Amino acid sequence: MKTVITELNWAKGNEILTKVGEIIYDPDLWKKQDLPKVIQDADVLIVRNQTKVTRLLLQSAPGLKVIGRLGVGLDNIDLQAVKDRNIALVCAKNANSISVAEYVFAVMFTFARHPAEATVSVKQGYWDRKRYTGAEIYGKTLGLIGIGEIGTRIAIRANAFGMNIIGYDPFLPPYELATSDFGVKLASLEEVISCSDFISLHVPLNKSTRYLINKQVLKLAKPTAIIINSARGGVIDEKALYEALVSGKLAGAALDVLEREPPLDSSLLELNNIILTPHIAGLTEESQIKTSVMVAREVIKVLNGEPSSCLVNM
Ligand SMILES: NC(=O)c1ccc[n+]([C@@H]2O[C@H](COP(=O)([O-])OP(=O)(O)OC[C@H]3O[C@@H](n4cnc5c(N)ncnc54)[C@H](O)[C@@H]3O)[C@@H](O)[C@H]2O)c1
Ligand SMILES: O=C(O)CC[C@@H](O)C(=O)O
Repeated sequence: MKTVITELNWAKGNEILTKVGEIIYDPDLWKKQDLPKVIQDADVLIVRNQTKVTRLLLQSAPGLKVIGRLGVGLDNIDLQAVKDRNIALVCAKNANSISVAEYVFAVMFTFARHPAEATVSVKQGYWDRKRYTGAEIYGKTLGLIGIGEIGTRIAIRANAFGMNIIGYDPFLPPYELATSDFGVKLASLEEVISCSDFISLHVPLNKSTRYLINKQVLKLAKPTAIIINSARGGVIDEKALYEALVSGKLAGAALDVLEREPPLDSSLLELNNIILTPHIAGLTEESQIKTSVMVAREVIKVLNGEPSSCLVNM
């Protein structure tokens, strides 16, 4: 069995795969021209979010049986092409959800208390306690757009902080929510945007969510609201977001994901009321060990004809 891993992976997963066959591991392969050549005799292809798994790329791997996704977002994979070829697709369901949830709290607290900015001012010789008077997140309203694996984990933690939680997710199976179990009051997109102090996005990027947060939607937000996007860049219209942040229609934004990564010359880079991180919300040592082991084990299960709970239904 030959496995090709085209992006960064943690050693534990690679060790498991090495025991059952040959592995080619090159964290930069996703951007190399010889990618199609390297995968031509592969049985398994393991990717993260940078490898573009197109129909054309799949044509260069006629014997491909399984694709493993070291994460959960599938927007870099042509799902129809995978289905047409009858290739199995497994993802690391849940493995980074806690990390993303904790990232959301990290940025909420940063906006509420400004610890990094205050540190800079103390290092510069200031002791400006009045300027760094913060705000509590207790009693504030958190609006979740998408209440899946990540959204529910955020809700559980937000409850512990005494936040009010509202959420929009039109695709939840009715039995599942009981969102009251997680303290989430379901509402329309418009209600969630207009009532929230913090708005956090947790939807996949697809046709229904591209530019879900656009100029019209942003108009509804409180001028004091903070928007957090750790889902995918294309879910927010960045031009509309820039205008809202510059004109004071929105107080701030934290973006872990952008339409173009890295953003290079984006006007968002000029703003002070923004936190920008390089797609690291789900990237912790714990989540990545879990991810690499989960994908390796599940790929092997699929190859052995055993059932896998990480198989993507297509
Ligand atoms: N920044 C990171 O490091 C990072 C890490 C993990 C996941 N993600 C992104 O977060 C997304 C969500 O992850 P998850 O594990 O919670 O996925 P999930 O599938 O468990 O949950 C997604 C939820 O979004 C809902 N949804 C789908 N379309 C919607 C719409 N139009 N409006 C409102 N809700 C909608 C679904 O019903 C589902 O409940 C992933 O698809 C991925 O793109 C980013
Ligand atoms: O592939 C990555 O490293 C990012 C992971 C994250 O965006 C996901 O969709 O799980």
